[in-house]
Parts: sequence; structure tokens; C-alpha cells
Amino acid sequence: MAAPAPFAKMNGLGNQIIVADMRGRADRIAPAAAIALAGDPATAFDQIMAIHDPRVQGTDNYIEIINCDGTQAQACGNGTRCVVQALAAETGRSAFTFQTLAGILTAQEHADGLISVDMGEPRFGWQDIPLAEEFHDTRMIELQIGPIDAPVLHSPSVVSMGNPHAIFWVDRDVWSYDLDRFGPLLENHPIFPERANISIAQIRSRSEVTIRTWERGAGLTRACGSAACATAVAAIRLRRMDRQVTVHVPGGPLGIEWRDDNHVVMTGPAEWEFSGTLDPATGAWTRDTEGVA
Ligand SMILES: N[C@H](CCC[C@H](N)C(=O)O)C(=O)O
Repeated sequence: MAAPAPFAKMNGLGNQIIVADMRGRADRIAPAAAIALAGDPATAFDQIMAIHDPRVQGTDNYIEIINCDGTQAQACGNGTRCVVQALAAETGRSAFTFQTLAGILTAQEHADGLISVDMGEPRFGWQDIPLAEEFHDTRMIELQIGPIDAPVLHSPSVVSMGNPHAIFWVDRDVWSYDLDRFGPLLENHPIFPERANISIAQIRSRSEVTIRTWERGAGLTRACGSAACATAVAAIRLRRMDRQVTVHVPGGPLGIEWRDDNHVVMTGPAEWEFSGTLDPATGAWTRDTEGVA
């Protein structure tokens, strides 16, 4: 058994997040511990955001992101907002710089409690996503699901926000598609050698789009921040939306801006639910007693 680590169960628009405090220690949360925590209804999560000591100068922390199947993710927008809220409450600071597998990102809590995360620059090259074969134009790639002459979903845009995303554009209500059926097939399609997060998106105007996401390594979630960024960027590349948009995910709205300097900034809320301590080796956990800070 490892020394217990403090954690907070939080959510970002219903994206279930565990923020774990792994500062001042050398171990990491084991995949088996993540799978155990994911299997317990009280701690079921989509991603763990493990806050570690900084590894490079100029950053506040290294953040390891773990999906509920125990695999690592490069980016998690909603989880990053939860980390910011937790650290802001602890330190009284409002601006942070984190290192993740997707690179270095900055984030800020605003006076109204909303949090903005600079998710960095999107990448569009087929090797960057990555795709298994060369596609010159990733605004739309050849991929379809359903009957060959009447595909249910086809011609997605693909984008890397540090993690791989495919966005299928649909005309009908996003809830009328069996994403729980198509999601796993598309996530694991051979065209995506590192698998992919799969979204379906209905553009409603030049500034509003509604999406649902099947997340790589996590399945259906109520919100996926990096998918919201990827969708906005892909729609803007297709000249179907303006550079500042609202992306409606099942959990609520996220503001996304693709700035002129090519950075994508996501703004939204984070919510604390309860705190406790967990064993990073096994996932055994206890809840803090009510009333104790
Ligand atoms: N929920 C996250 C994304 C997790 C990404 C993960 N499922 C992967 O890329 O493996 C978000 O808010 O951006």
C-alpha cells in the first residue's frame, strides 16, 4: 500500500473528474488503481488529473491525465479547469502554467468563477492526428459507417488538440444517432492507429454548434473540452462558423475562441463535489469527514 494521496471528486459540465494531489512524491497512479476507482459508483470518473511536481522550469505542475480504462490522454480541457479551480482555492492565485503530454498550457480563473484554458495550437497534418494513411486534406476524410450506399455517418473532419479527434457533421438532432453503438467501432477504426475521440456535431448557426462525444478510453461523456475545441476549429476551417463560438455539449455550453495567434481558448465552469484520500497503487479510498476542510 502506497501513502494516501488527497483527491477531489469534481466535474466540468458533467465530465466526471478526479483531481489527485501527487505533489512531493515520485510514484504515479497505477492503471489498476484508476480502473478500481472507475468501477466504484461513488468515484466513477471519465479522467483522473494527477497533479505532480513541475518537470520543466516555468511551469507550476506536471499534470498526468488518465482515462477510466487506465490509459493516458494527452489533453483534457474539462479536467484542466477542475485542476485550476482546486489550485486557485488552495493558493489564492488565479493564473497557472501546466505541462501535459500535449505541451505547456496556461489557464486562468476569472472573477465570475469561469475558467479559461489555452489549449494550444491545433494540428491538421495526417501524421499529426495520427492517421494510418496519407490524407492531403483533413477537413474531410474518407471514412463512413453504415450501409455503403446510405452511410449513417461519413466524411469526418480530423484534428489533433494534442489528442486525436474526428468530427462527423450531421443534419439531424445529435441525440437521434446511436453513438454508443458507432462510437467504439470508430474509436478503434484502423485509420486511427492511436484510436480517436469521436464526436457528432450539428451546426446551428455561425456561432452555435451542438455536439455529443464518444471519448477514447472513456466512452460516452457529458462533456469533452478538447472535442469542443476540435469541433470549433474544424467548423471554422470549413468556413461554416466564426472564430468565437459556443459549443453545446450534453452538460452545457462551452465558449471556444480560435485566436488569430492560432491558439484555441476554452472557457467554462468547474464544480467540486467531495474530497478524500486514495491509494495510488490500489485505488482504495476514503471520503473526508463532512465539515473538515
Ligand atoms: N474529457 C476530456 C478529453 C479526454 C480525452 C481522452 N478521452 C483521450 O484523448 O483519450 C476533455 O475535456 O478534453
